[in-house]
Amino acid sequence: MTSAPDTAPRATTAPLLVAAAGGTPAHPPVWFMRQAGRSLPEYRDVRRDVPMLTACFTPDLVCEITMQPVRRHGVDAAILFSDIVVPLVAAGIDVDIVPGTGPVVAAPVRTSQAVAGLPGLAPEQLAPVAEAVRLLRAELGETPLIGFAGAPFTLASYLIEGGPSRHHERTKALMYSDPDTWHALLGALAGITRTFLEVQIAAGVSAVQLFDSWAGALSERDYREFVLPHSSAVLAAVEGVPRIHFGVGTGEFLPAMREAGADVVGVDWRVPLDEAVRRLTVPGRPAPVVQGNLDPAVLFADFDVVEREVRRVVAEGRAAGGHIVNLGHGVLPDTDPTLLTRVVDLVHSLAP
Ligand SMILES: Cc1c2[nH]c(c1CCC(=O)O)Cc1[nH]c(c(CCC(=O)O)c1C)Cc1[nH]c(c(CCC(=O)O)c1C)Cc1[nH]c(c(C)c1CCC(=O)O)C2
Repeated sequence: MTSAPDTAPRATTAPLLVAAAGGTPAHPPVWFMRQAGRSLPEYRDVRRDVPMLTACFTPDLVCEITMQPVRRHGVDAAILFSDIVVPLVAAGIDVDIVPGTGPVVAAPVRTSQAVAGLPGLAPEQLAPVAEAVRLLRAELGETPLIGFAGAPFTLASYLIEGGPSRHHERTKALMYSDPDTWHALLGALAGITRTFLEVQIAAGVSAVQLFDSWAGALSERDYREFVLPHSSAVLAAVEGVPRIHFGVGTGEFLPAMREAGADVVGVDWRVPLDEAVRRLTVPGRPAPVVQGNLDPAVLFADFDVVEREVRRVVAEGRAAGGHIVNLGHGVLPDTDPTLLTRVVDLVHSLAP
């Protein structure tokens, strides 16, 4: 038997949740995108004989891998170990994650017929994900658990291109030449994404992050016309937990990402946080809450550089209504994990 969903009030003194709500936490909260992964030897150990997607559908393994960076670094949040393609796989779409490459789609989706043939996703198909979240709630105590999903645009790019893409040219070609098929595809992906997030929320995650990693390939005008309505539909369906919305290279349209329904806007390293706050400020609305934005490559420099950059990011974040310290994108696989622990300790020693 599975236990009832955790509907008790979340630990509102957790620094991450206080900052997400625009309050002042005891210390600046910090976690890292891709904190569970190849930078950790204990991760490489448990993944040695287990393919990525098998791991994502094995609740005990998901729980163990999600806990590894919490134990090691003392970060202020866990992020569910999973992948943006997990709901596609659960729905029955043939996608694999190829080591060193990323998601690869067996039959790319490029026509209205292919879009019409996409399966839907029922919550029961995500039972192992829900079970992993319940295991984690029991392990984590007061530490928040961040659930996540890929946003419709980023998922569409993988489905249309068939794999990772530098220029997203087939994606944009479909978007420009066949807007009806485009909107049908993004609508279908928004439905799948909603279900993925709803299952995680019902099982007890404390916050969610919508990753629109590749939206920065678009202009603001195209983002607003072709993407924002679908990401809004996803974020509007999220109830009861804070919503973080993140993209890479989206500095030109941060306000649009906030308008999509974000409580916290993720910022990459290209825009200083005080400038991001300036762009996001709307008269008459609460000051924006931001997440970010240490350049992941800075962790390859000498520690005095790392320390200077961490202090700068925390100082620039003070312009915001709240600040969750993070990298500007995921931890790079060759990062020395002992540096991540030192960054956590340094952030915790600073005033919020
Ligand atoms: C674009 C994207 C993907 N997946 C994800 C995104 C959005 C975030 C981002 O922009 O980085 C999201 C994701 N993927 C993974 C997480 C786990 C949680 C975390 O620690 O952040 C999260 C949040 C695990 C993973 N997802 C993947 C790994 C590596 C798999 C391995 O260990 O072999 C991990 C830990 C695989 C994956 N999956 C994807 C890529 C590009 C890759 C890397 C391919 C490679 O370099 O081998 C697609």
